[in-house]
Amino acid sequence: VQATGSRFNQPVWSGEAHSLKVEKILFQGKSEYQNVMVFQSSTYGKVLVLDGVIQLTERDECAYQEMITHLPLCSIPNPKKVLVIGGGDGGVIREVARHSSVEKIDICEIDKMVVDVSKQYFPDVAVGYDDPRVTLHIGDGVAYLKEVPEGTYDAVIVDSSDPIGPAQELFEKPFFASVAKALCPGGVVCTQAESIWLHMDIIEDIVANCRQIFKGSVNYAWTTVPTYPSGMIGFMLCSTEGPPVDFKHPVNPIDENESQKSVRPLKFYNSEIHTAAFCLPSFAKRKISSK
Ligand SMILES: NCCCN[C@H]1CC[C@H](N)CC1
Repeated sequence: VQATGSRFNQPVWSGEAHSLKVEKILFQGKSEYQNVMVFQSSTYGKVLVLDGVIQLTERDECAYQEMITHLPLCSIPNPKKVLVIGGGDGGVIREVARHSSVEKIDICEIDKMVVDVSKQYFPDVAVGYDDPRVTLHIGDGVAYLKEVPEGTYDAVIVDSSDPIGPAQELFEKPFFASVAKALCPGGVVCTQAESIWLHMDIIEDIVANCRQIFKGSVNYAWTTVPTYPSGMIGFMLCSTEGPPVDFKHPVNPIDENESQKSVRPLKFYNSEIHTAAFCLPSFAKRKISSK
């Protein structure tokens, strides 16, 4: 499969492609929103593809799901109510459920086919739905947030696909404003924020919008994900006005001994890589100078 990143012929990353060898196609369908495919790869386990773009593979999904979740949740002392926008595969809510302080997990995914396909083909990812604290809302995250009372959540995680297609609105200012309203004072948001190698212009826009809307801290972090374009993906970490949040030094670290003893130990995240995630190469630092 060539992940060319082209939706409706608008290349999200033109001039390059990443290929995985296909052993067998396991599912192909078309939802209301996008083409959905699952295939067995030769070296990365099963792979979920939306409109030709790799969303997750069994082998490296841990890097993305663990980092997008624990970077925000380990940065605040006592997360209780968490909202996930997107993330229909269930990986992020699987990671949120590791935090014993969390009492309520809402997830709003626009495409029910993503949920159903993940439950059928990626049980170790969709296991997140088994947690009794989880409530699944099928619908548009933008509309969902408009109904949320002010200050409802301690953390919001925006696990979106790319800004071409159904997720386009999740990269725009009105959406960030609705997230800020839904967060309590000192609440945090973590959004999928593309690649510094491919999307510096998109990232600069996101940073500028976040700086205007989130009056706490605004930081960019990143991790390696071999099967994402350029082999890495970034995250925007923002906090609202209120108790200061130092994203670079987790106040609520995951108990790594506990994790090692659990049935599903962390595969990627730890406190050192948390801090390291905020270190940027000079070309990016110049453009994303964090507050
Ligand atoms: N829970 C995994 C969702 C995957 N998120 C996105 C997939 C497509 C990538 N280009 C960016 C991240």
